[in-house]
Amino acid sequence: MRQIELKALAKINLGLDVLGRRENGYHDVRMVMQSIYLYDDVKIERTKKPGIEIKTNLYFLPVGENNIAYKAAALLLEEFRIKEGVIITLDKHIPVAAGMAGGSSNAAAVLFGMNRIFGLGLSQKGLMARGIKLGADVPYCIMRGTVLAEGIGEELTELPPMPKCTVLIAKPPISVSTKTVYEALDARKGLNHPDINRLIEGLETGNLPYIASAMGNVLEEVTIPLHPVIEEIKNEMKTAGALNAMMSGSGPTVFGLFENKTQARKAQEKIRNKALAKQAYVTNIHGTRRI
Ligand SMILES: C[C@](O)(CO)[C@H](O)COP(=O)(O)OP(=O)(O)OC[C@H]1O[C@@H](n2ccc(N)nc2=O)[C@H](O)[C@@H]1O
Ligand SMILES: Nc1ncnc2c1ncn2[C@@H]1O[C@H](COP(=O)(O)OP(=O)(O)OP(=O)(O)O)[C@@H](O)[C@H]1O
Repeated sequence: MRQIELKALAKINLGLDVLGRRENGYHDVRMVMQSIYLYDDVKIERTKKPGIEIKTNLYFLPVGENNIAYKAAALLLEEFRIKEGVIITLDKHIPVAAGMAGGSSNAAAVLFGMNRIFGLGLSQKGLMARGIKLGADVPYCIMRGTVLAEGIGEELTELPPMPKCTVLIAKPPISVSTKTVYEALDARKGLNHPDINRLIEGLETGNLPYIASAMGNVLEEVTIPLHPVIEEIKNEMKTAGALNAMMSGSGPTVFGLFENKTQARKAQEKIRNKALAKQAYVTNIHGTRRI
């Protein structure tokens, strides 16, 4: 096989709780992750010429070793002493630095794809063990679907699938550093922790309104006071009929869950018209785990 084309899916966090901080600065988390049908197209071509070439439609992304897709390719080329090279084309649609694991899912696709085209024989577990070296969200991006993530995000347990619904994504035009958000959380007292067990109960019974009511993200307590537009977007979505709306990951992207697609489209239009977020997309829960 000389080349492979993959869809690198974005994620949302239906629930995100932080339990504590480790010596190395990373945090123990308890999160419910969900893939959505918003993706980057990732093409990997095997070349006789050694080296890694990254091509992307976004001029502002690094194309050298600072691109996480480059790091993923370098890791496998080195470990398996591969003498050939790769050209990786990233056609990006997932908002960048958004809390949607855009980079992590590109890295996951590169690990998965190179394992195939070079016949490395790695299992999913083997790919995930390499993924965690690149970032906390990468193992999940290899697994996909509805998943409980613990540890620093790499201890993964499959959950019953999220019931189908419409998802509205809106990313306000601000950048948030994941590291800064986690660090700022350490200084906070009296945090309002979400009830992740309740969320899991909702998934077990397949009750969408119950799931929506149990959503919660402790990182909102840091990011929203810094960027009140996040709260404004949440309110627009709820007013328009969302079952619930919440920030994903460390932000600033907000997602809303809707039973009614027309309501989601109306909210999208309003959010765009009010210039709260230009990047606003109506999409769905992604039902399969296939990468
Ligand atoms: C916010 C989430 O996206 C939720 O899914 C993840 O927890 C973050 O995952 P990620 O961006 O893949 O994280 P990494 O690239 O590994 O780490 C970025 C930074 O976030 C902080 N970080 C990340 C994960 C974690 N469990 N604890 C942390 O404190 C660390 O300061 C780290 O330097
Ligand atoms: N392939 C890539 N796609 C997107 N960003 C990348 C990529 N490689 C490196 N980056 C850099 O990584 C930073 C974070 O981007 P990314 O979109 O992965 O963040 P994120 O959505 O917050 O991810 P997460 O939810 O995993 O924290 C950006 O500033 C970007 O310059």
